[in-house]
Amino acid sequence: MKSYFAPASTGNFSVGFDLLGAAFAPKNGELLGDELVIEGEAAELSLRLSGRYVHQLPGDVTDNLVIKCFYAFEQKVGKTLPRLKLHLKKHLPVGSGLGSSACSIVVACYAFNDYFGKPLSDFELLQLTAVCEGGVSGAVHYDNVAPSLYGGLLLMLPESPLLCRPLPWFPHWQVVLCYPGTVLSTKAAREVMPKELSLKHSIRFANMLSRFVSALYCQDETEAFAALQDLVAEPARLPLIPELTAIRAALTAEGIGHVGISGAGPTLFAVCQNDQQAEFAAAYFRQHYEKNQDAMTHICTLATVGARVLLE
Ligand SMILES: Nc1ncnc2c1ncn2[C@@H]1O[C@H](COP(=O)(O)OP(=O)(O)OP(=O)(O)O)[C@@H](O)[C@H]1O
Ligand SMILES: N[C@@H](CCO)C(=O)O
Repeated sequence: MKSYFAPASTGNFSVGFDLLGAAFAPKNGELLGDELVIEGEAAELSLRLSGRYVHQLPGDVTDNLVIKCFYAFEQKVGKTLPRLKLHLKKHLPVGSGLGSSACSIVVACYAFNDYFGKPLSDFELLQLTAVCEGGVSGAVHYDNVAPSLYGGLLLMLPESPLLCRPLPWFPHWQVVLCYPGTVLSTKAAREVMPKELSLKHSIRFANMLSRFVSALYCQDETEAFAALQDLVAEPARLPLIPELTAIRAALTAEGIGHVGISGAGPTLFAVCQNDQQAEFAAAYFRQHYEKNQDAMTHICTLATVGARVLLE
């Protein structure tokens, strides 16, 4: 028996639609991500499901991404593989903006590659996870699969053979993530996006992203916060998450530098500079944004390690 884990991730990080993504881990040491156990080999491929968010998964296990990934992995490797007895512990809510589908895809592809002796390179593994993720959201985007696979804050380079590169981070930053407990499908949240941007808007978008990246390299925190503006997705998605305006006003009034939409939402994230801000943001989110028993709020730091073996 061998167990694998992949962390939650925030796509876009506000300023980089489809181009920035970060993996996060709760400060208290809890595991925020999906776990896949390979229990052994069997005549038939099987998948057992458990975990806090198991009720949000498709009823038919053949529709589960883990099963789809097994066949996609087998096709990519190009030979028939032994069938496995699998157990997915679904700890991330589906349609949450925490990269839930990406997390299951990454933990599954990483686990199969490890179990079968690493027939795929890291690069091929990332390509495979992006294709599987594209099948869910309707478009190939790397900003959840790449951080979940590698950890860290990453800049996607989809037109470069590198595909992505790690970026510097502010080591004292804490990110508070709040999932309200309601589901918003990535596909639906992509359908409201504008089909085109004007030249003026494209230049402002490129400017904010390059300003943020340059601020990270220079470790200029004032510039980094000034550049953390979502000029692309937020205007289109705000009607789907109208609470953002009031929450941002309340948290920024306390000196918190940024509040944005995690991935396609509805999870919101707040970037905090110290414990006091992080605790204030978490308490505020719990009181004003959590909507039901599925909701959760975590104070996180950057997860510097992505997919990994949990138990040999
Ligand atoms: N193991 C799985 N984990 C998550 N979603 C799954 C899984 N298996 C199948 N699905 C299906 O994949 C779809 C995932 O939807 P979606 O991409 O909107 O979620 P998400 O990944 O949480 O969103 P986001 O990328 O914004 O965080 C749903 O239709 C869900 O039923
Ligand atoms: N970049 C993707 C992330 C989805 O979590 C989007 O915003 O649609």
